[in-house]
Amino acid sequence: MEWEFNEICIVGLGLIGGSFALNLKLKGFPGKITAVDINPEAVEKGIELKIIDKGSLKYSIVSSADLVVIATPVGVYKNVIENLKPYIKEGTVVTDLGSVKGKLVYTCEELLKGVAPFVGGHPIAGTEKSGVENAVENLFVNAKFVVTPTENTDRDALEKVKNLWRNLGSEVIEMEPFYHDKVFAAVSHLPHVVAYSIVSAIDELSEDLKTNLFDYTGGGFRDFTRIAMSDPVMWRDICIENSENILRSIESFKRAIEEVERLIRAKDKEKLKEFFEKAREKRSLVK
Ligand SMILES: NC(=O)c1ccc[n+]([C@@H]2O[C@H](COP(=O)([O-])OP(=O)(O)OC[C@H]3O[C@@H](n4cnc5c(N)ncnc54)[C@H](O)[C@@H]3O)[C@@H](O)[C@H]2O)c1
Ligand SMILES: O=C(O)C(=O)C[C@]1(C(=O)O)C=C[C@@H](O)C=C1
Repeated sequence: MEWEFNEICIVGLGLIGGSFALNLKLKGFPGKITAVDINPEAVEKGIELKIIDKGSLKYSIVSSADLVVIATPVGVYKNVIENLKPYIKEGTVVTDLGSVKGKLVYTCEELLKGVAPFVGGHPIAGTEKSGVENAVENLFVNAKFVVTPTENTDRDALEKVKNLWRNLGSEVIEMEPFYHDKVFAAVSHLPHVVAYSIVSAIDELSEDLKTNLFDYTGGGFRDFTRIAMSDPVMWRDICIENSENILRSIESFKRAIEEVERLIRAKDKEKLKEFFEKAREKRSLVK
């Protein structure tokens, strides 16, 4: 296994940044792992859990890194890059782990122009938890890692980032940044918005019935809404950054639920069964 970086600095040591650091160590990354976070507890925990070698509340810690990995919520990227920029040394590659790419990738490239090459990245793995204390061993093994190169991307930097993720056991795939946002608005962002909305609807129904309906939930509710426990700041930022695609996905979801509504109202047994059969078949094909 070849490691092309000597010191990796993670900006935002939460669940994903922490899991990235933890799994670098598990895979035998021989270099140094550092982190910067605005939350002192994240830095302290990272050191205590031996997930990072050194941490700081100051962005100047990136000055000795040859790979900088942004793992904050996507809404603070611009601010983060402005803060990091004065400390990035020549030859350093900057990448990220955020759930939205599209325009954000071009913004990062622009902000880092003449300073460092930027490679957009997105691990398709996570949990509903937050914070470095919830970092997960082997989280990225056999998971997809999407890189989103543009016409400006430095090919050498891209290959190094791809190789790093292969070392973590991920299946690396390339996607155009705007296409990425359409895809994940459908398969990731829509399910989260719907899960939060289901909980909200049951809460409203609880008030109507003057009963805490959540006392009666079973496996169906739990399976469907685990992701409604995800971090609200992360999901607010994703919804704002990828709003157009998410709104398009919501429109499609509304058409589907209106169809079910229409079939139930019409007591159309045959069509209702067909609707469920078609969805069941699609879902059962997902590995
Ligand atoms: N949670 C998932 O399942 C998942 C999966 C793939 C990608 N992502 C992406 O990874 C990123 C991080 O998500 P997470 O789940 O690890 O969130 P998290 O809340 O666990 O961690 C985010 C960390 O960033 C820190 N932070 C916030 N603003 C900062 C700033 N200005 N400077 C430095 N640190 C700052 C926070 O203090 C926190 O420690 C997000 O962009 C998210 O979209 C998340
Ligand atoms: O398993 C979960 O809890 C997740 O939500 C992970 C998940 C997803 O599959 O939607 C969430 C956001 C990411 O950008 C990538 C992965």
